[in-house]
Amino acid sequence: MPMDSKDKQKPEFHRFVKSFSFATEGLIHAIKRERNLQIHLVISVFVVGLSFYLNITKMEWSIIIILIGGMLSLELMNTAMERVVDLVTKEYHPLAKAAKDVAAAAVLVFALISVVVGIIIFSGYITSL
Ligand SMILES: Nc1ncnc2c1ncn2[C@@H]1O[C@H](COP(=O)(O)OP(=O)(O)OP(=O)(O)O)[C@@H](O)[C@H]1O
Repeated sequence: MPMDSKDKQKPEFHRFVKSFSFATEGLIHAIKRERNLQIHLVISVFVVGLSFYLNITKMEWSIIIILIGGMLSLELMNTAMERVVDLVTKEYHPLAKAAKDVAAAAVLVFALISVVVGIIIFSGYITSL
């Protein structure tokens, strides 16, 4: 039976939906097991609530959303790095330590920058309350 253009697109779309569901599985796995990610999610909810309360501008919302998304994405990459290192070795290894510590440092750098930007955005609103 000849395939029309809709049929050809089907496997592509199926693969797209599947990869989306694998990504969702990864997200659920990390949220269930990673305490730091849970803490970041709670802080994110608080920041979004504060942003609504203070009625921040569209530009400020954009920055806050990029920071929250970046922070959560980095946490997920850090979790992935931890899993790969644990898969490679259960023994103490200086390279395993370096890999985990550098990944954690990436999260720390972004978290510190997010705090500084958060202070810049919110301090003006809070002092004028
Ligand atoms: N195989 C290893 N060899 C050497 N050092 C390791 C190894 N596994 C972990 N470490 C060290 O211990 C620290 C904590 O490791 P762990 O796997 O508990 O990660 P974590 O950052 O505590 O993760 P979580 O966010 O899940 O609590 C790492 O940052 C690293 O310095």
